[in-house]
Amino acid sequence: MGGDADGNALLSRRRQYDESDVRVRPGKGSRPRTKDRPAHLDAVEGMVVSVDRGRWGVVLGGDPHRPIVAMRARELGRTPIVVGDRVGVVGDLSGRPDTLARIVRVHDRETVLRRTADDTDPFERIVVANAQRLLIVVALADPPPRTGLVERALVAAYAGGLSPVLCLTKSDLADPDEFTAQFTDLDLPVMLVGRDDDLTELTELITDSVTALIGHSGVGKSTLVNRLVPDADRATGEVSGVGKGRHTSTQSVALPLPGGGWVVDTPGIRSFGLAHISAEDVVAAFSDLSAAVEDCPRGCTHLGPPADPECALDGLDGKSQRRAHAVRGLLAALTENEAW
Ligand SMILES: Nc1nc2c(ncn2[C@@H]2O[C@H](COP(=O)(O)OP(=O)(O)OP(=O)(O)O)[C@@H](O)[C@H]2O)c(=O)[nH]1
Ligand SMILES: [Zn+2]
Repeated sequence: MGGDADGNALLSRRRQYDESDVRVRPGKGSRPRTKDRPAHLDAVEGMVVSVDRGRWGVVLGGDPHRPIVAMRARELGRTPIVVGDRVGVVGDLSGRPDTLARIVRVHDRETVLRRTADDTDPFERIVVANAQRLLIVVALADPPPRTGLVERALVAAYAGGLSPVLCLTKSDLADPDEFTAQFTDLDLPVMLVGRDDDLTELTELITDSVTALIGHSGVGKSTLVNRLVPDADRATGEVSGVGKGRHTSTQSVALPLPGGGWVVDTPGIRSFGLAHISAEDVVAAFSDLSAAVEDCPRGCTHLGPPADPECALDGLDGKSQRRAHAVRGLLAALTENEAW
């Protein structure tokens, strides 16, 4: 269904589901009322793999071999639709050149990697939806690793429900131990993923899931993506054009892994403001800590004395105590802003 480019069929489908069927309140900025939205029972499920100026690249059924280009149905208003979103699409689903389907539904997100331009920017942006993991790509040298950036990425990952993995490139240039020691108490998986390192372990970890990659320019992220997704450059061109014939290198793009699953490259992220994140969001990522903070007084920010003299995190011991200390270190990053 939907693959029928026949004009009449298309027209009748349009008639049936066109946004003009939706009763809207008159006046500027009017939005359809939820109860008046068409049900779109025939919508086909897909995943957003690219976004470019009002056009979304979607793969039907999550199958990289069934790409289409879609617009956002008017009834969705300005609902953000981002890479990784699971959507319902109707209309021309043939995927033929110059065809355009419509996204009529955006499903609830399981995870969100969010950022703001800086810590005071009230507008949060979702970098990628529904990614299970975040690979934080850091070079061990050239450029030297910066703890602050990793901390900020960790905060964003924990708060958004993604499992972070620290991926270290340029392992031929420096020893990782000193840098990684800072993160021991977080139980953060660390992998050496330099040019000459074996990627089997990483590949096994990420196959069949959706994994976002983030990293500062020059760390070797492209080198890594190209090893994970042979032909990544071509794939990027194919999915990021989304029908407009132009590649914008500043947008996130999902690339299919050969063994199944997706990596989402996130180029052009220059800042990683965390304005929208609370201590509670980060603590929630650790089961031992989130259980403990149930005993905190109301309004506790979990930073410990002097701000929070009765924080329950101070009553922990052993491994949880060390973890609480490490998480508080991350929370301190919330109060600073550093360009990514
Ligand atoms: N010594 C060493 N150099 C590497 C390694 N991986 C990548 N490089 C080099 O580091 C430079 C940057 O690599 P890219 O893969 O282009 O880095 P990137 O992070 O994608 O950077 P942008 O393209 O600027 O976003 C290149 O000159 C690579 O050859 C590595 O494991 N060891
Ligand atoms: Zn507390």
